Amino acid sequence: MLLAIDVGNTRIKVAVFEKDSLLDQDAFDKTEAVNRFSKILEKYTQIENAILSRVGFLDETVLKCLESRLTLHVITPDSPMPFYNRYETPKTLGIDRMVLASGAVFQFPKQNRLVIDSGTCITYDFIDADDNYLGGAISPGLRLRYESLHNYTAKLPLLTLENPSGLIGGSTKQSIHSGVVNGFLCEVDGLIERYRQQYQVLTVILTGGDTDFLAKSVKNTIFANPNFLLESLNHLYQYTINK
Ligand SMILES: Nc1ncnc2c1ncn2[C@@H]1O[C@H](COP(=O)(O)OP(=O)(O)OP(=O)(O)O)[C@@H](O)[C@H]1O
Ligand SMILES: CC(C)(CO)[C@@H](O)C(=O)NCCC(=O)O
Ligand SMILES: [K+]
Repeated sequence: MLLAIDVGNTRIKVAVFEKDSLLDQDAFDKTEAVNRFSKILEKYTQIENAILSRVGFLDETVLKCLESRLTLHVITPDSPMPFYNRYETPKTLGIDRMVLASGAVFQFPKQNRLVIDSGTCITYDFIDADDNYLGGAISPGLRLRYESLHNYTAKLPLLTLENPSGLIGGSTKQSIHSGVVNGFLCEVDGLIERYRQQYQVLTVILTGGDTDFLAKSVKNTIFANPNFLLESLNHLYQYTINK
């Protein structure tokens, strides 16, 4: 039994796996980490190993708590990956992006793949049919767009995600929703379209905290799976650590 841990920029997401089956999952704020990890480990006493991918900060006490109870495998830029890394600055590539790319290689072998992770940031990661990881794009996520409009202007209120009533925002609130949400959807649809122009046969995988919202609204056909990163960690563990 394996505990997969994704320390994101905002939240921590975890899943318990028995071979290929996801038995349980949880998502929580970093301040709750020690508490929530203890609960999971009490419930699943058979967990002996954990695999961890970290982009956000994680307190030493949390790491110590995990290490005292199980064998912790932390993914690093030097961990073996199932693709050729052609990024020009491999040392600065986000670990989460590497894990997503490896998941795409394991779950969708030998095809052009674009992984879109819509979380704090939206990341785009492209792996070609010969398993070359070429890079992609980084842009602000939905919540970040709402927050930056509020934080960097004098008059704009902080709103939470809501479907715009239409294209033409007829009030301050509707203008913000239209700009953030319609802009986000046009970005995702537009970028997928541009990748398809370069690579006619393309598999698009969608994941991250905003998966469900996005999957309902994008025009392009995609595989939507909010747990793709956690499942990719499970595959990485099976293929590279527990060989
Ligand atoms: N409980 C929640 N807390 C925060 N964001 C949430 C929550 N539920 C859904 N979301 C949405 O998820 C997005 C954040 O995604 P996610 O939780 O994957 O981010 P994250 O923890 O920072 O991970 P990453 O760093 O991998 O993007 C936000 O844009 C927000 O709209
Ligand atoms: C882009 C984020 C913040 C997304 O979580 C993360 O992947 C990261 O910190 N990346 C480093 C920069 C890069 O990937 O080139
Ligand atoms: K992300």
